[in-house]
Amino acid sequence: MNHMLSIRGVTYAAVEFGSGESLLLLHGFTGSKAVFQPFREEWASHFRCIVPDLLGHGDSDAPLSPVRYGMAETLRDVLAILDTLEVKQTHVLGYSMGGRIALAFALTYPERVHRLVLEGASPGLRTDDGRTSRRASDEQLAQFIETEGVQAFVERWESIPLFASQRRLPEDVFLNQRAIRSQQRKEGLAGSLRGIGTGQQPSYWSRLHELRIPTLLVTGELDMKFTQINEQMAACMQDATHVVIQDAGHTPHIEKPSDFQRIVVEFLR
Ligand SMILES: C=C(O[C@H]1C=C[C@H](C(=O)CCC(=O)O)[C@@H](C(=O)O)[C@@H]1O)C(=O)O
Repeated sequence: MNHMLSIRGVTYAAVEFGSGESLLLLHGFTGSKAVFQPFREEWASHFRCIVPDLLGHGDSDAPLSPVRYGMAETLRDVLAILDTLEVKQTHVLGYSMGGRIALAFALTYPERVHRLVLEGASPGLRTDDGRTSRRASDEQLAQFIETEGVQAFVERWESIPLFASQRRLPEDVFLNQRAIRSQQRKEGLAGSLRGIGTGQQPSYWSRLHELRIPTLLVTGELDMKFTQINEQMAACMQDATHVVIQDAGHTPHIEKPSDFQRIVVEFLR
């Protein structure tokens, strides 16, 4: 079922499929609801999946004001999406930026989250200096997107070291991800970076100990940066299991989809 949801003055596109316990799926920066399409058949047999396009992505609105993309606004939007679809409590799976949002949502509305899966996520940056520096680099990237366009950005984005392992992907998988990224709007990507980029969101490091929700942290063995971050996260959390998927980089759901799918279903079932 496809939805166009009027949420707090903006429109979110979402797809809903399957039956069972609810599972909210949150894509990453440059993604869309399409990134979870390969798992649809398997997950539909276990869960009622709800997959929104986050603001600035896919078929959802791309507000002019970066503030509207902010973490506080996005968390209220996610809550309103669940209320609109009459979901009282849900599993939440977030990838990368979607994982940052998923973690913040679980900390803000813990009563609404049953289990949490974070893939390649973080609680934000620990220091003001780190956030200031990241906001500056994200602003430069946003300006690059606005002046050079989405295709030039996608070529640049694909080439960052974090995604080096994706060069080994089967061509159809690599080209599908490229297509999803290439379909984004420059104003949406720029607004998302400025509004909810890693440097813009608050740090949740000091609150990780509060979380009592069973949490699965998933990172790829070749993604040393986020594997180290998630090791540190697990050490702060009361009920977190960190699984490192071998021979995968930042995006295990496309690099090792069978391993990823098995680990997620085993954790949520
Ligand atoms: C490059 C860094 O951070 C970015 C990496 C991943 C996040 C993401 O959502 C990318 C998804 C994708 O393209 O597959 C993104 C985010 O959390 O917004 C980060 O900006 C880095 O070195 O930290």
